[in-house]
Amino acid sequence: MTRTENINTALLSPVITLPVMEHFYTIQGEGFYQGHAAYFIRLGGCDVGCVWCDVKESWDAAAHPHFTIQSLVEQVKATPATIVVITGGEPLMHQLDALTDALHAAGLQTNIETSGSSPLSGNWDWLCLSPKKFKAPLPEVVAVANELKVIVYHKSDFAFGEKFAAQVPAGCKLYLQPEWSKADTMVPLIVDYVKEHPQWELSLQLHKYINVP
Ligand SMILES: C[S@@+](CC[C@H](N)C(=O)[O-])C[C@H]1O[C@@H](n2cnc3c(N)ncnc32)[C@H](O)[C@@H]1O
Ligand SMILES: Nc1nc2[nH]cc(C(=O)O)c2c(=O)[nH]1
Ligand code: SF4
Ligand SMILES: [Mg+2]
Repeated sequence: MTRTENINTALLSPVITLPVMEHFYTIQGEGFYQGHAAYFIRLGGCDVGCVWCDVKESWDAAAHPHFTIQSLVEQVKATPATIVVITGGEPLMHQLDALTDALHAAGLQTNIETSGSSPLSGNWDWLCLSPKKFKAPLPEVVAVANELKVIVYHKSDFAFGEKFAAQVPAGCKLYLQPEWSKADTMVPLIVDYVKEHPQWELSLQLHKYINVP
């Protein structure tokens, strides 16, 4: 190959990087995959602004270092993980096609945690939609949800959840998860609600009870 061909190839395939706040191998604490080993990649940047967000340090994308997709895949491959969870921040603020292609090429399962409020990108084996009042999910994301996880901060959140339960695909799993600081008062309401509406399940943030990341 000539020197010119080398330069052109480099120009045509720019190295893609993403801002990463943290990445860690742990137990999925929430929802359908609760209890399963999973490698989490937390991307920086969120424009939703949930008042009760438990990871506000993620919001400013510029505060987090960029990692190449190749280096992220290598970090995952250094563990026995088979499931990778892309979270944030709001991961769909980034174009994620190249990331999920690279994870799939490495034989890994791609899961995402998203508010659905930015355009859909990436190819997902499992999409967990957690809709927010602060910035509504887009119909294109609601349409492909495998799991709907509604955070219950106030009793009005049951009706908010039902609005999206009517829009997700048939077979989508339905979870009610107490907002962490309100768990003592919201868990009894969720238990009563689930008993009356057994299509819903309770999701607790298991990792916070057992003190793992
Ligand atoms: C930090 S968010 C990141 C992914 C995406 N921005 C989203 O909100 O789905 C990950 C999950 O944690 C949930 N979550 C955030 N703060 C919480 C809190 N204080 N109590 C319970 N769940 C919370 C979100 O609803 C979401 O399901
Ligand atoms: N163990 C564990 N499970 C999780 N499930 C969703 C999380 C998230 O922040 O997206 C999360 C997290 O931060 N830790
Ligand atoms: S959308 Fe997710 S990351 Fe963004 S503020 Fe809400 S809970 Fe936090
Ligand atoms: Mg979390």
